[in-house]
Amino acid sequence: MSKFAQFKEIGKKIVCVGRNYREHAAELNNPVPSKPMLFLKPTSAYISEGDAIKIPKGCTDLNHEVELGVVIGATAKDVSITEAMNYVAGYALGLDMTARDWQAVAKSKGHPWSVAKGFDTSCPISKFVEKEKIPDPNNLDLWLKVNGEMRQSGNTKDMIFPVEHLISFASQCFTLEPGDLILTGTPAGVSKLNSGDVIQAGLANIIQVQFLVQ
Ligand SMILES: O=C([O-])CC(=O)C(=O)O
Ligand SMILES: [Mg+2]
Repeated sequence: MSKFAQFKEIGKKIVCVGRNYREHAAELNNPVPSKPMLFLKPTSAYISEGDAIKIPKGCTDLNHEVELGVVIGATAKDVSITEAMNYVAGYALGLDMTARDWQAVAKSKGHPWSVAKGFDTSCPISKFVEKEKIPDPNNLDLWLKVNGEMRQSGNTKDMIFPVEHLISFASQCFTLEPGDLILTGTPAGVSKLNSGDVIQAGLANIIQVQFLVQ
């Protein structure tokens, strides 16, 4: 199983899961999906600590979404739920930055979310976290503060579809390759960001990140 020292070696496709927490689906008045809802971000979306999150030109409602990222370690195609964890190299904290105003327009027109979710700097990511450091990814606190104030505080036990299920399902849609990242969805508490805001986020006390919004 390959290991990844940091995100530049992760650096592969970003498979995102939407509406995987009931309270977050409810806060945006969205229905709860009956199977995982997937979308993709381009690899140009990645940034790491030290890089700023840039509000894309014309966006008036940039939101944070803290998420557990699962880093794939071996090629996975049509894998079962029971074997899914064998394909995990480790984890990362990821922020699914979202231009909520653009996403609302796309939703109303039935258009794809690519631009609202995939702009440059829309995937800030932590350093790689070794698999052994998170023995149970389905029971992990995740939190996010803006300017020191707690905005998101959740636990992955509240995911509608647990990690094994997401890997199995995603592997039926796309061949998962070493270095791919699955962002597993955000808990409730998403909110608007302004230029100058400082985001701090963490996976329990295992890993923490800080990003400036520009
Ligand atoms: O934009 C959304 O709310 C869908 C999503 O990414 C999530 O639930 O994490
Ligand atoms: Mg998300």
